[in-house]
Amino acid sequence: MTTEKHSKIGGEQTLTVALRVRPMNEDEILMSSSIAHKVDDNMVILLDPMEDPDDILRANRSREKHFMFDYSFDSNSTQESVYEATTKILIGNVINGYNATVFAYGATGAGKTYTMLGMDDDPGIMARALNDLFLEMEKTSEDMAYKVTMSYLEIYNEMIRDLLQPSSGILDLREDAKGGVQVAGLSEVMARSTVEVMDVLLKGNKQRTQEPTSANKTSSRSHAVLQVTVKQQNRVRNVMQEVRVGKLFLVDLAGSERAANTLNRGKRMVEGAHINRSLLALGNCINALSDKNGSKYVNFRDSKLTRLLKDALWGNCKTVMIAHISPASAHFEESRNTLVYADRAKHIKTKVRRNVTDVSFHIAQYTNIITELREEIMRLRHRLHDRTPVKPPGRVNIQSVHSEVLEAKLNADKEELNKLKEQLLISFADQMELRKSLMELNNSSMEVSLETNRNQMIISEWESERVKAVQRHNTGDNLLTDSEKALELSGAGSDDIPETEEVRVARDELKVLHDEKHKTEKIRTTVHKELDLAKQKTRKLEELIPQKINIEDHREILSLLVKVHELEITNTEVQTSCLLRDFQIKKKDMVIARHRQQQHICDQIIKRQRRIISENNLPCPKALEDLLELYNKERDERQLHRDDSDHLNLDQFRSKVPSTNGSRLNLPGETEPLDTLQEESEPAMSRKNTQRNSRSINPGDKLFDQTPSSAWQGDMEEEMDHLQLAPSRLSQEDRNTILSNTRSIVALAAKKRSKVQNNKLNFEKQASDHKTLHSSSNNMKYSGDTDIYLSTNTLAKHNTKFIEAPVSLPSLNKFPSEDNISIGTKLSTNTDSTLPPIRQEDKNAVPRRIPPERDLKRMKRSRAYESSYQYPYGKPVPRSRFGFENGKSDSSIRDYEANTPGVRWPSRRHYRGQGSDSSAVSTPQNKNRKGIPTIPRYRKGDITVTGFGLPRY
Ligand SMILES: Nc1ncnc2c1ncn2[C@@H]1O[C@H](COP(=O)(O)OP(=O)(O)OP(=O)(O)O)[C@@H](O)[C@H]1O
Repeated sequence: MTTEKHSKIGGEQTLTVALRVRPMNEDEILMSSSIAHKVDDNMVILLDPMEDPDDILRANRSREKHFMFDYSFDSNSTQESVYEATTKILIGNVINGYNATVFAYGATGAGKTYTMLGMDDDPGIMARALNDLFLEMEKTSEDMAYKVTMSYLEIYNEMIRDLLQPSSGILDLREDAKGGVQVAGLSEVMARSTVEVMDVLLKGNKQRTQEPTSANKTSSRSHAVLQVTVKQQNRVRNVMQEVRVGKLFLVDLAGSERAANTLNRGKRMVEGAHINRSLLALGNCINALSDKNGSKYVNFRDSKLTRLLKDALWGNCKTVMIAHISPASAHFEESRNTLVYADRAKHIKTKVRRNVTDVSFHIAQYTNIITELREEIMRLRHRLHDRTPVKPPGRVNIQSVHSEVLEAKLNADKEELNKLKEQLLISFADQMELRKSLMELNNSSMEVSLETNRNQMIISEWESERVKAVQRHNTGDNLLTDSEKALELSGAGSDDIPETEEVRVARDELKVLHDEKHKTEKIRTTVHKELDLAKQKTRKLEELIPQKINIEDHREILSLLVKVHELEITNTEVQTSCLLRDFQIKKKDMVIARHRQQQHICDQIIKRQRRIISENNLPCPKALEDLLELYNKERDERQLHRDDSDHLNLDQFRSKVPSTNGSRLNLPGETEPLDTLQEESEPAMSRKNTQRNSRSINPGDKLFDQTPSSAWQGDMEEEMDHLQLAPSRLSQEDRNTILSNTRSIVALAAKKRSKVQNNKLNFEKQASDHKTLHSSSNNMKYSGDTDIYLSTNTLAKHNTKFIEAPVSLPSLNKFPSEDNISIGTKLSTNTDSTLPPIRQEDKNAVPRRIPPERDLKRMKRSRAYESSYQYPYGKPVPRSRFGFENGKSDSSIRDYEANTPGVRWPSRRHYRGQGSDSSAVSTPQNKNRKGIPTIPRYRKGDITVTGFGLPRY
């Protein structure tokens, strides 16, 4: 019966209402029960989940609500069956000039879009209807001429947008003279085939506002209206020509939603409010239209949706409403509302009539008609002649059409992808090129800066030398360094000292570097600007990706491309920062070089001042002496520290900072470029300091001609070399121990020497008193002084012997190496076997490296005395006398002891250094138990140091 009613066209028609119950989704299956069931093709029942079946008071009330519709569908119904039952029948009517509307109604997520649009592999009503439309037209195309146009719009937040031409903006609704509603400015696209129609449809859907909500991941946030207009005309022109215009409206409404349930906020909530308002207006219209008395006022003006659907609900239109519900108990309220509205809509009546226009022609137009008719005859004759078999109108498979459309879409997407990819690659390449140029510019400006520094240093060094030379000229100082002499020779002393070639070149280079710097800056600004533009261009292209590319894989390709580019940028940034670090290191080296240069100058000043003080016998305040001592100490320690850290730190640094160009990083004192740099930045100093190795210090640059510690250090290094022990392998602590021990030795020696001088004076006196002693130098008698402590006299004698002894000491000008310290020790113990160990009290004597002024004077006097002294006891005993050098030792000692009454040779234990205080003396040759060379530990009072002079002031 319903099919009959549905197929009947023309006259008063009631709305055809179908209900579709979608299948439950996974969440609903887990959380809810099914409450909507299709009973038969027309009946649906809805259970109220809230009503308690055990409630006695409501025992007579049924929990079930029955609803009757023209058609009912459930989860087993296919897209095709829904289409065939609800829409297919309308297609013929539309071709014949009737208006028809199919609209999907229901709560959000109930399945409206699924029914209207469907899926790629299972198209919905829209695609199927359009396909059938063309198939139907094909059937009568021999006699009839058709013109199909399409428009597609959406009502989003009460604004009308053209989905086929989104650039048109917001469109207005207008009413024509006959009360018909028109959308002003809506584009109409001609379609000649199903493929074209589908293409237009896909294009429009892409523009439709669809957002994920808590209720539906692909929620349509707008009402979409697809309008297809079919104009039909007989191919054979008559004087009275009939033109039929049928319109098919396919409407996918947005779903009503309960704000409390959807949890939508912000933009989604505003959209929801608009959707609900327009659906409420539709509901009101349905209410009014379904009133049995027909007395209610129907307000179509409440929303744009109702104004658009006015004809569909009330006017000349065959209308089908497909209501959708979810069977889940969680959506009971929404489903019940939909069912109630759908039930009311059944009573809405429309008056359907054919839209025909009769065109009567004037005589003037007959000639044209005749010409057209002749043309038509010719066309038909040609067809007959060619015997071209006319393709029988067959049924085209909607799925193959759809896949054809999809393929076309894929190809179009591929084309876009290639275009965009090419543009992106060009833009990336441009950007990288600019970044590289920028890096090169940075590099060259760093080079310029370093070169500028270097040249400035050459000039400033020369300036300071010039000032010194001028001053010296004025004061008549002749103690000049080579370069200073060169300056002197070249006319120093006057203000117009000619510049050296090096300085001239430096000045010229500075000018060129200055220009270079400005040029580089200018280019850098330009490159920066270009880079900004390139970045903008790339950004715009990246923004185009989601707009132009629809296929996920293609988007992925482009986003990977972008990522690669970003990684390349990061790489260049890392390279730039490495370069910058290199530069900073070089700059710091420059600063260090400058400091060294300054220190060198300070040393020169101090050295000369000392010379002036000593030569003129000027009194030097103690505070100044102390300061000098402190200065020396600091200087020595710094030198030691630098030796160590030069190697350690730079090795560590090299391992941390990667080289930017793959080559070894330039490290000062180690690799060529920084050596060169250092040499360049320290021209005066470095060139002088090229002895032995980079750590050695030229004696000419020393504060004193022979500073004990540094001279000793030189020897120490020699010693180490001899032992094949690299000095750098000593730890800092060991070095400090050696240094402090050496100082103690030096200080102790100074003290003892001064003591010796005093004793000498006493001894002189004694010598004159005891002439007998002078005559028997081989038979030394020590006046029974056999206690274990040294008397003043014996100590004096002992020391005098060593001071003047012509033994093969390493060198008097040389400072003690460990070896000559030990030699000295041996001598002190061996040569004068009668001497007991040095007084214990001496150990506690506080050593003074720099003797006070009065000591200095006394020492001078002593030196004068020493040189005139005639060895009162004869020549000192030769070193080899006791065979210590060749290992004869014990028996010789015993013989000697026996022959020399009262004389006891210090026990071997002492000599070997095993237990007594003197045992602490060891040499680098001595090794500890593990065979590792020990660091000598000297203690105050252990030894008598000989073989070196006091520092000369
Ligand atoms: N008959 C059906 N068979 C299988 N899946 C369906 C069916 N109906 C709906 N669905 C699925 O349910 C989900 C919601 O459907 P759809 O988007 O069509 O709802 P809607 O009513 O259009 O929602 P909204 O109003 O929020 O746009 C989709 O994932 C859809 O694939």
